[in-house]
Amino acid sequence: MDLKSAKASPVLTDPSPINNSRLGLHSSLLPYSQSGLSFSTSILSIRRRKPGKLDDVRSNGWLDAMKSSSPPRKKVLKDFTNVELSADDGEVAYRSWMIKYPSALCSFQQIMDCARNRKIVMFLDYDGTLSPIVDDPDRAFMSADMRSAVKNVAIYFPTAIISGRNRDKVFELVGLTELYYAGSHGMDIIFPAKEMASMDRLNHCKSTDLQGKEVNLFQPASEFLPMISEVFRALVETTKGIKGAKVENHKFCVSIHYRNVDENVWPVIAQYVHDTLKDYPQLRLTHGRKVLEVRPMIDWDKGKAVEFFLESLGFSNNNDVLPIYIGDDRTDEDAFEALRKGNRGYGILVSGVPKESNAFFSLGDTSEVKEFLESLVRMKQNDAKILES
Ligand SMILES: O=P(O)(O)OC[C@H]1O[C@H](O[C@H]2O[C@H](CO)[C@@H](O)[C@H](O)[C@H]2O)[C@H](O)[C@@H](O)[C@@H]1O
Repeated sequence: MDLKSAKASPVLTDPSPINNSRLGLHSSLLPYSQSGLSFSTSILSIRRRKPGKLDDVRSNGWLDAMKSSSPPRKKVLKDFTNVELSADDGEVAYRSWMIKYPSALCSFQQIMDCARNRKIVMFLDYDGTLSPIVDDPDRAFMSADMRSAVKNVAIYFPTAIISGRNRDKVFELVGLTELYYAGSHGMDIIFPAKEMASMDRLNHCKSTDLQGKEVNLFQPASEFLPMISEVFRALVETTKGIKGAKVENHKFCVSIHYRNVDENVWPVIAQYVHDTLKDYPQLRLTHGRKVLEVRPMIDWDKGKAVEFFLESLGFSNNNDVLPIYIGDDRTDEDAFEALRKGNRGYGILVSGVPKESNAFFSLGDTSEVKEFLESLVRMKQNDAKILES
């Protein structure tokens, strides 16, 4: 595995940054133009203001991205071909899409053939992968069956959850101590100190987990903590008059949900976020499923988190490992891409509608994810029985 880019993460280098000294970042490590900009300490008071020109979010593509995020299954499939399709045409389009992204269930044997003599490492996203998408993010619970499937998978394979959510929140929702966890799209990683194969990281710090075990925390965006809290408060304030809007603080990123906001008001919510970001040039916006996500402009994402876990588990440059990542969202594409590069492993996209992806395989919904995980466990149990007999 090429961890050069991971090693050149914001926190690992730069003894003498110029413009980003408060962040400890060298400007070359920031993927977007940062020159002349510094941490916006002056924005201490939270301003409530009218949104700027709504044309901003129309012309920068945000609105289109918002409209195309999370399309319901088997509705008119406009985004896929740019032609309005009927539901039947939609089925045809879905089936032809599945030729490119075959079902991981139907391709199970093929995946297992590839895993022969290799150790599978499982990576799982949370929302839309382990729990179905629901209107209220606080009620996105996983089923008891899914929890048991994940728990069983973790008995046989190292398993990590990589979520956009706050790490504590995703741990609370999953509730399994057998797993590794990363929150804030991989910017908040907790790893048992005893198991850490590689300590070659400047920016991990020691801590203890809720069970009192010694852990290492890897938080490449730690310097952004005050800025993210400030932006969270600003966005709560500016969007508080918008019915259905919800802002979540995930520690190193902020989510602004518009799933329950009237579609006519989406330009307003987008413009508020756009206006706020103008004051914070070190932050960037990404799109999720009916959610706008504000995060630090650092070279770190779910793909980097996957590489971090593999290295920490002692599996870097190891051809005997087959990482599999299951996710449903645009932010999971970074992880799919990391695995696709150099044929490291397989990305599996959870989607009921055709979507372009860096994944190799697909699963239709969370129940198929459960089935896939159960199949992995069954396969291991059968192998064990054969060895015993
Ligand atoms: O990386 P993930 O674990 O998939 O987290 C991504 C976002 O998931 C949550 O929002 C999404 O799921 C909600 C519950 O089903 C749904 O209401 C929302 O519309 C989805 O975007 C979470 O609330 C976000 O903060 C995460 O970034």
